Parts: sequence; C-alpha cells; structure tokens
Amino acid sequence: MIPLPSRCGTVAIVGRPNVGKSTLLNRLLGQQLVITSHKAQTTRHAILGIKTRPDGQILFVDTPGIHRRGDNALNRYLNRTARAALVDTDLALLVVEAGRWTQEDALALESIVAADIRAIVAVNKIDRLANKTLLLPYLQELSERHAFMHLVPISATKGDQLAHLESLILSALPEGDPVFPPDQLSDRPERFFAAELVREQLMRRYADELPYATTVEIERFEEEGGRYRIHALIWVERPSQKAIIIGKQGEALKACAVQSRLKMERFFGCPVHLQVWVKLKKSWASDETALAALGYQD
Ligand SMILES: Nc1nc2c(ncn2[C@@H]2O[C@H](COP(=O)(O)OP(=O)(O)OP(=O)(O)O)[C@@H](O)[C@H]2O)c(=O)[nH]1
Repeated sequence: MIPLPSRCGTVAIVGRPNVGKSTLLNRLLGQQLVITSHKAQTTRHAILGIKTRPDGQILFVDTPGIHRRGDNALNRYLNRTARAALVDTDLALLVVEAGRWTQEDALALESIVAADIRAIVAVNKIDRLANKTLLLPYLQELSERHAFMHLVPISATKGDQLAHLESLILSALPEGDPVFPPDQLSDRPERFFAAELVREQLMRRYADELPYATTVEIERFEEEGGRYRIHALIWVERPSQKAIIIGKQGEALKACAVQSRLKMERFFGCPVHLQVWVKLKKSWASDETALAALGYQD
C-alpha cells in the first residue's frame, strides 16, 4: 500500500461563547489542556493544542468566544484575539449548537467570511436535542448560510463523531511534515497552565459576574526536588470581591486552592505546593496598560 502523505496545518476553532469549543479541543487532544466551565467567556487566550497522528499533525487554536458583551478593554481584547486567530490559518472550525443560531453565531461566521478561509462546521451538543428530526432542517439552514466544506453533527462531551470530524479536518490540511515533536501538546509554558487552572476554579465556584472581575498571575513557579512550588495571585477590582473570594474564615479560598492544586498535580504529573493570595487592583479589566501587565497582550 502506498502510504498517505503526511499533512500538517493550523485550524482555528471559532464560535460564540459557551458552544463547547474548549470541551471539543480537550476531547480531541485526549487531555484537559484548556479550561472549561458552564459560564460563557471562560477562554481568554488563544491556546495552541497540538494533535499528532501517524498521518500528520493538527495544530488547533482555541479562541475566546466572539461576543457582544459590554465594551471594555478586556472584551475588545477577547474579540481581537478570536479574529486574529483566523489570519494565516489553514482552516476554520466553526462550532455551533444544534438547533440554535444567534446573532453571535452570525458574528463568528462573518469573521470566517471576512478572513476568506475554508471552514468545516461542527454542530455540537446533539445529545441535548430532544427532537432529533429537527437536526436535518437545521443542517439544511446551515448549508444555505455558507458553503462549508463539511457539516458534522457531534457531541463533544459524549465523544460522538469526533474521530470522523478529526479525519475530515486532517484531510483538509496541506501536505507537510509535523512541525512540533510528537509528545508536545502546546506552545504555552507550564506557568500559563498553572494560572489557567486557578482561573478555572474561580469560573466554576463563584456566582454570576464575580469571576469576570478577576484574573490570575503566577508570581513564583519553581521546581524543587521533583515537586513544583507555585505562588498564585488572584487580582480583583473591589474589596467586596476580595471578601467573597476569601469567604468566611478563608474557607472558600482554601477549597479553591485545594481543587486547583489537585488539577495541577494531574496536569504536571508531580506533587505541587500551591499558595494563593487575593489582591486588589483597581479596574484591571478596563485599563489597557493593566491588561498588558497581566499577560493580555497581542
Ligand atoms: N450537553 C452537552 N454539553 C456540552 C457539550 N459540549 C460542551 N458542553 C458544555 O457547554 C459548556 C461550555 O463549554 P466550553 O467548552 O467551556 O465552551 P466554549 O465555547 O469554549 O466557551 P467560551 O470559553 O465561552 O468561548 C460546558 O458546560 C460544557 O460541558 C456537548 O456536546 N453536550
């Protein structure tokens, strides 16, 4: 048999907030690389996830959801990051939710059209669709909205149709040799993932708007005799937010730190000593300079 040519290229995963882009990427990579929560706008950075297969390498770029939230510096940064990921990419993977089409989905599709790149659409959360007969007309509508290369109904949480989706993605990429070593999963340093794992707990544990007013900075990240010593700072905008995060007698912060540490130990594969502090920095999310200092940089 003639071996298939190796393929390699980048795929930008785009879509409105909360459609399941990060869940899909983790599932395709077989590891929790990017953080997820049931809250919209969990993803704040474009993250590269590398999938190496015998027949090639897919370089996935997970992007923040394209959204229409209030106009502050952080929101502008998120939309800019999502759109920038479409420049110089080989393929777009638009993720939508089965049975739903909103103005934000339309914005995501517009950004693909504006970038003039080929796109596959993954119709996610089919497990949630109570009436399966609605899928066909929904796919029909999608195919009328844009000339997608493929329309693939999937369930990111259940894993349905993901192998098929991955093969379609690979065959749409240009021929080429892998650019990263086979065991490399991302281009981000370990301290980036440490900050993300603390932020994931904030997104999951605290109600409503509070997590959006926080960010995490890793002040210290050291290896000592086979274990990691990590100091994390949670930045908040108001004293009241600090009090909520810490909780009665520090219980809430303690639980957040324990869970973050357990996930870090799984991610890094070694014991972790984690300390977490909460500090006040006025309006970090609306100030471009403060954002840049916290790592939100183009
Ligand atoms: N039922 C069901 N839920 C899903 C599926 N995929 C994702 N979800 C849920 O949808 C929510 C959002 O998932 P994320 O992966 O964080 O979504 P995202 O598109 O990355 O969100 P942003 O960070 O806001 O851009 C989570 O609660 C997931 O568990 C699916 O196939 N079926």
